[in-house]
Amino acid sequence: MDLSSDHVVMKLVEMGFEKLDALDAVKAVGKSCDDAVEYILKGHHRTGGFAPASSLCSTGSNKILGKRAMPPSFSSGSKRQSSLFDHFRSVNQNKKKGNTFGSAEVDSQLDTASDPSKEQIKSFAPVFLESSCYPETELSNGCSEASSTWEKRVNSILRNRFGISSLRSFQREALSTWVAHKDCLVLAATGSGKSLCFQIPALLTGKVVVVISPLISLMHDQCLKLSRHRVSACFLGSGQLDNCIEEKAMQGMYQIIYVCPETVVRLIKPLQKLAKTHGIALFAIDEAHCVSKWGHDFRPHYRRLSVLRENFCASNLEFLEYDVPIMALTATATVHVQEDILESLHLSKETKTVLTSFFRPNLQFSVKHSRTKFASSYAKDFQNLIDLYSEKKKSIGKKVAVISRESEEQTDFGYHDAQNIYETDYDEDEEDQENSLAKKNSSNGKELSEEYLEDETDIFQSVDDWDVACGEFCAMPPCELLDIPVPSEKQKDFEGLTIIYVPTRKESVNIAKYLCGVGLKAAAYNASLPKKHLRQVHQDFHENKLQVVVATIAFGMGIDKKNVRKIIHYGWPQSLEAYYQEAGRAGRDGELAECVLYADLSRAPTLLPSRRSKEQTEQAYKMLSDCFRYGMNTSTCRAKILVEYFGEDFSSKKCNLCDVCKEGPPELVNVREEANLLFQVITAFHLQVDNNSEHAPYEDYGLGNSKQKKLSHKPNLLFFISKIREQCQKFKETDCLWWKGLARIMEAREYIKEMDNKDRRVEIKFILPTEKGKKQLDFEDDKPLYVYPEADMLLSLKQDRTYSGFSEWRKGWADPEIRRQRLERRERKPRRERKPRKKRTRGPSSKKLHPWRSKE
Ligand SMILES: Nc1ncnc2c1ncn2[C@@H]1O[C@H](COP(=O)(O)OP(=O)(O)OP(=O)(O)O)[C@@H](O)[C@H]1O
Ligand SMILES: [Mg+2]
Repeated sequence: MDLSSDHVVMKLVEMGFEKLDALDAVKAVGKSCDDAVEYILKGHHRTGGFAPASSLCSTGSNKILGKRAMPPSFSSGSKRQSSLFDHFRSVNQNKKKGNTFGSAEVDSQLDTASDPSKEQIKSFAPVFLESSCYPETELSNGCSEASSTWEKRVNSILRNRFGISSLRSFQREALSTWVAHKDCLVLAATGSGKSLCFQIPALLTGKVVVVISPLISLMHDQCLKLSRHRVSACFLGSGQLDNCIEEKAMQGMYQIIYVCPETVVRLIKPLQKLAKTHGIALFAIDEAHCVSKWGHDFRPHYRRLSVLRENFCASNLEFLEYDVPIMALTATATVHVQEDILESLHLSKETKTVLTSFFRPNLQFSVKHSRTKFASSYAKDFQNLIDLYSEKKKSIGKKVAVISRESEEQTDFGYHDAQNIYETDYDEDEEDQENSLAKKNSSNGKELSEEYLEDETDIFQSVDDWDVACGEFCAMPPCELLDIPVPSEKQKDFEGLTIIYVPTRKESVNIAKYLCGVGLKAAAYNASLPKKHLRQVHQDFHENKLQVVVATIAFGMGIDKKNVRKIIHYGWPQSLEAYYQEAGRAGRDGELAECVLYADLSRAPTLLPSRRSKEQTEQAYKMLSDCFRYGMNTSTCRAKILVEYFGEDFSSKKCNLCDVCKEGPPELVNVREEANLLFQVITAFHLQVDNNSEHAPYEDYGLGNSKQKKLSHKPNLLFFISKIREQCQKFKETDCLWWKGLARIMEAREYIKEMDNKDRRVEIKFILPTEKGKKQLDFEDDKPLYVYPEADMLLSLKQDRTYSGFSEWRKGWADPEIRRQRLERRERKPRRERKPRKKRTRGPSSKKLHPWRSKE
């Protein structure tokens, strides 16, 4: 295979496909990546000749710009078993079927975008409803009569255009701030209707609203919706733009301009001209959490948006009577992030913060334990989903049973025995766990570089997430609207949609493949898949042609689809912000929806690789750690944890829907004895280190060689656990997970703390006793210390295992007979393959391998 074929194979592997499949595909179709993807997705087993996509369609995706969206035709969903290929069709195929989506189809009336005559430009002119244009002076004169008048106008627009009866109170507040020409930060729950806050000003004033938005897919969805509400709009991404659309936008031909942050910075001068000639009613910065380095979805270009405040104020532009107001909106900003947004955007001092509850009362949160990294878990974890959607339960049941048998053999609940303690936890610190993903994901046995790893996950969403760079949507006249078949989202035989979020691209493909294999209509979505495929998945998702989308974070922000009934997170999210943002896609019709997090509760999550500064890394660990604690929680309402995370006082106390509210907390357990013991072992060790000569502690603990000395000088939790097991018969059998959970609780109560003040850990590792701990635990006391055991502690109770003390276990290897027996046992019992240990290197060469750390 030559170099370029290799390159295609590499690309396919990056997309998440198996190497064997990739090799196969390249052999079959040659070096075209698109054809190879199609070949794999289509499935090798299919009969009939394979027709490469490149032979079917032109790939000139930018040609399809500037077209008006037509209503998608709703399909009730065919009964045949779907395959991934079903969601990977060429644009030409769509055209043949008359299936138009977004700007993909040419509306004959408007297919003149490349050469607009004046008449044509006229036809694009904003269709302001006579009654909805409202003189700004009247809007802002501040008297209550006028404010009630503008509200009446708004209500009439809402009814006539959007079919909505009235404003929500936070929308009213945001709009009255805009009417008063003030900047505003809107913090409101996902699905609460933030978009209306910036759409209404365009309809009220006849001026243009400029919306800064982070993704093409999001801009496209909103433009398409607006056109159905008879509002003209366009979107400008950052790729190769159609100059004609940009020019028309700068001439005020659209009521709303969606633009990505990269592009708006370039358009400052034309926008100033637009403000003079036509008027700009508002700059809206949607998904404003992207501004903050402390948020979950930082986008460096968002930080440059401070130019808006600087360039559109009355002191700079003499034709302006007031500053053009800026409205920043988000559903997922902690207090820290809120402050950062205000500061970074240089918003005026009078900026009003409109804050509503982040609580989503119809979302039902739960957490379940699963070894999500293993394909063998799919059958068990997705059985409910399969039952929900499947009509051929019996035949699917057979397939699933086969997978279940395999999974039984492979099941490994990940409890640590003494060997694991020594081999895993002593030698590998958490920074190295970051890299363990490389080892796990190494499909060809070779260790992969971290550069590759960054490609394995979608850390940041790219603005150009689709194969179109810009597009325009004319306001649909009412007569055309009547012809739109409205997708019935409450169809009896339709159970709503599910989105499964996974951490890596590979998992998105694998799970989608698995679900297709058992008869579901599922599709994968990750940033490395062909953009044409991604657009098709969006379309099918919006037209209810799919049941499940299996996605990385590349699919999510802002998606407004009423009937998403289930959000499954399969693997730890990286933060609660990301989790809540993604969960917020569910239940946007106000009906009950489920948000389940499947995660390996026996292991702390690791940070996915990405380039971060030192500060960002610490923040990322903090966020991950909060997320881990959310998963471990067994006693506090989950909705309460989530909204309080964003700084809200959760007045309802309980949601009455989440697993904790429904099942109740576990029984309180008195852990006085264990807590005292652990604390005393820790204190005793530190006393010895403080008081004695250098060598004493090691000798006392019977540790000889220099490596162990080094380790024991800074002993981690597992070392103390092994000491307890050695010295205290009663707790010999107590599982490591139990102690880990207890240590976490003790840390939360400030009885112990991390020794080196490192925030870079998800769990406490090197422990120091605190003064508070000394007061509470450093003496024999019968006073009970009741705690709710957390998820890992409960998990440990289900496990029936025996433990020998750490030292005993070590000593065992020295005895030839014990050694022989152990080796024999190992050979009999097939274990998961262990990769040969690589000697850890530090210094310049290891730096080279860790590009995301090099900035630290
Ligand atoms: N006043 C209202 N009354 C009833 N429905 C409304 C109202 N305002 C907005 N909606 C509906 O709420 C839905 C969600 O709106 P939108 O997409 O603006 O949410 P959002 O707050 O931007 O959410 P996200 O943070 O997830 O982007 C829309 O379908 C919209 O029609
Ligand atoms: Mg939104």
